[in-house]
Amino acid sequence: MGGSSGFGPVGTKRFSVAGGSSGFGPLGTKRFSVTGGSSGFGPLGTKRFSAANSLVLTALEEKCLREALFISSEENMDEASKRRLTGLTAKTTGPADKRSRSVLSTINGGASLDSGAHPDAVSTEGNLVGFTCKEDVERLLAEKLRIKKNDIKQSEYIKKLRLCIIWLTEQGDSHLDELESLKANLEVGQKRHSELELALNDKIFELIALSAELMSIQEALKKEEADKIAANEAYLNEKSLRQAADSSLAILREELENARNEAKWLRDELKRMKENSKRLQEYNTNLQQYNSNLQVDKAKHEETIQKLMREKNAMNDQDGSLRLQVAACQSSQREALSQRDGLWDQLQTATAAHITSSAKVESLEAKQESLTEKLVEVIKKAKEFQTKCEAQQEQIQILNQGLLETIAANEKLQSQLHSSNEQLKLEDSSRKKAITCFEAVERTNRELREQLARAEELKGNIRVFCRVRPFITNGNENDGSIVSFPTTQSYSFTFDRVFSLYSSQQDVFVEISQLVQSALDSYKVCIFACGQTGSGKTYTMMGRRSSDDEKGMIPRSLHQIFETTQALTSEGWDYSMQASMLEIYNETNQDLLLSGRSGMGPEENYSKQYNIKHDQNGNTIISDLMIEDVHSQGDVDRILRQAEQSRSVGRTQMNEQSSRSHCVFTLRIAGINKKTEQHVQGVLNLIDLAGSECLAKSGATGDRLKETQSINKSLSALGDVIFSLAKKEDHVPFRNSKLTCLLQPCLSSDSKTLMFVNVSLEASSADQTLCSLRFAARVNACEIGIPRRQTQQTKFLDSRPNYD
Ligand SMILES: Nc1ncnc2c1ncn2[C@@H]1O[C@H](COP(=O)(O)OP(=O)(O)OP(=O)(O)O)[C@@H](O)[C@H]1O
Repeated sequence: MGGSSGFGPVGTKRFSVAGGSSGFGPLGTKRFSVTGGSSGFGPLGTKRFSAANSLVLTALEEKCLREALFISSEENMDEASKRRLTGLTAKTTGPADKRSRSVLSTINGGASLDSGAHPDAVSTEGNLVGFTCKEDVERLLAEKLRIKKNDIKQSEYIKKLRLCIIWLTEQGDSHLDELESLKANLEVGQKRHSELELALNDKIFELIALSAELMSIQEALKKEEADKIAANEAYLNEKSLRQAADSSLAILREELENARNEAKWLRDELKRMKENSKRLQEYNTNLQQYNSNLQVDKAKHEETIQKLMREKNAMNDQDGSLRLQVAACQSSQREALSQRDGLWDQLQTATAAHITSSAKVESLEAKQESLTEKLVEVIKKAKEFQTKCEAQQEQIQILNQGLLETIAANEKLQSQLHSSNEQLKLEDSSRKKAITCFEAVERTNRELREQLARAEELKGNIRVFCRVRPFITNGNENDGSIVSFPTTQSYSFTFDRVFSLYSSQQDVFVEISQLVQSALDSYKVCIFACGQTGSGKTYTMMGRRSSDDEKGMIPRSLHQIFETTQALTSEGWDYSMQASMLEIYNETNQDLLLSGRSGMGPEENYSKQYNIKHDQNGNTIISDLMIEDVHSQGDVDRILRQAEQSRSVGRTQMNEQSSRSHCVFTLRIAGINKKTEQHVQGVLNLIDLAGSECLAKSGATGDRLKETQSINKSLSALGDVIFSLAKKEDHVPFRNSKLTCLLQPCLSSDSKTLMFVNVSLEASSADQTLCSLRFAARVNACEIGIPRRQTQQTKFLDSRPNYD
């Protein structure tokens, strides 16, 4: 098929083969698009080539047309064709494809090239070579020159020209396609351009922001530079000041040096002067010596003169020579005197000069001192300044360090704070949980306390405490919680409290102190001790007065009451107390306070009745019984001592000093609160009962037997009353004994009663101990009522009960 030269048939296939190395390759979008680049924005050279190529094609096309028309006009060109050619040649504007198509249409006798019929027709004519490049067309045009008129080759040439025109038309079409693709590329390019413009705008804004930032940085830089300059200036100022200080220091040093030199010179001068003066003084001394010698000589001479005068008389002829000698002596004396005067003047002058130089030296020394002081001051200041500078620098460093540390600490604190907050949250939640838990526990506690209080109330108003007297048997120590008996049987008893033989008086008192306190809260309180003789009743109630630790319940209770009443004074309470001490001996009442009085014997006591009565308020009134106002612990001690001395005691088999009577100590308490207008009235009965005894074992006879019987009777009467109260019987046999009669208000429902049952561990006392424990257990099981407070809110008139 067609190569790079000749005219082959016009076809797509052929063009594609012919394309490639030459500038007029096959016209396909593909080839151009590859060259132009996929983006439509190919290299500028390519675009230029496309445009130039298009222009070349247009010029060639025109030339071909001209050639074709020229040949046709020579042969058979009609007028109309000529006109069209003229119009075509005159026209330089308008699309080339349209122009070529109209010309081609004319050449082909009006048939349009677009119809597609001519390529086939041309190809069937044969021997035609296709156009592949510009050179082919040029060659064709050059061929014309060699063709002569009416040559047979002319028609062939025209055909070639036609083919050329077709090729050129196709070229034009491809150029149009290229143009369109270029337009599309241009649009894409414009779009891209606008995008780029937007991006550019963004960049510009960024740039503006950056420039603003740059400006602020520059300003900061300027400020920093200004600061730096100011710091530099300050530094320079400081430097110049320092230099000035240094130079003034140097000047002062120089001045000091000069002053020192001057002072040295003056000192030397002074020394020299002093030496001179010394020499002059020596000289003066010598002169004086000489003078005195002269005086002596003078005296001698005068003596001699006189001698000579005397001799003159004797020797008249030697008179002239002697006169001469005298005159010579006198002249030498005068000379010596004048010499002495001159030396004296010299001495005066030297002394004056010495004084002047001394003053000068002193002033110079003072100046030197002041200069030295100034110098020292300047040096000191310079040092201070330097120290200050160093300190400031150190401080700056420390501050910087501190700042860094603070920042680090701050960060640490922040993290700690964070963790603390977390911890706090956790703790808060656990605290809430704990509070809830605690509230629940509190609730339970309160309920339990209420239950306990209810149970206590239900239990009644009598308590029983058991106390075991210490005793060591067969080397085996038993704390008393188990009472052993020489029997095979064992017994079990339950009491509100059991005190072992190791319990101290204080241990026991701790348990009853609340009860004692109740007397101040308007309760009637009764504490009594019962049990076998020698089991420790008196020890428990009275104790041993000789030892503070062994004081019993009565002194301890009274001590507490006095302390409390004094403490309550600040709350407006005013208490008055009265004490009485009654002894029931052989069913007879005795006033222990009366019998203890001086001049009062037991017969006085027996003459009195001491009838026991109770008023409507439950107050006990005992006729003739002494009631003493007590204001202090001292009053109470005195009363107790007195009662102790008056009490009826005797010796029993169990106890060397057995109390053979019941001793009732009563303290009546009346209190008023002036602030709240409240008044209270309480009674505290502290009773040491006589010891029970087994008649069979006691071996008592006579009065002692009567005593024992009386004691046992009254104790059994006490038991009867308690059991009767417990059974809530209509009749309670209070009147069966003096003791129960006395204790009636305390054993009734509105009082608080505590019974100590004292027991001993001795085997010989086993029966009695068992008896006491059984009695106490029965009492412990009794309910005799619920205590009530005796308070009133009415106006207080007289809080003291009427005991008359
Ligand atoms: N807990 C105790 N600690 C030390 N000594 C005690 C104790 N109890 C009693 N005693 C001593 O035992 C002896 C008898 O005690 P106390 O006189 O108190 O017995 P009592 O029960 O009062 O006898 P009575 O009924 O015969 O008067 C006394 O010497 C007492 O000091």
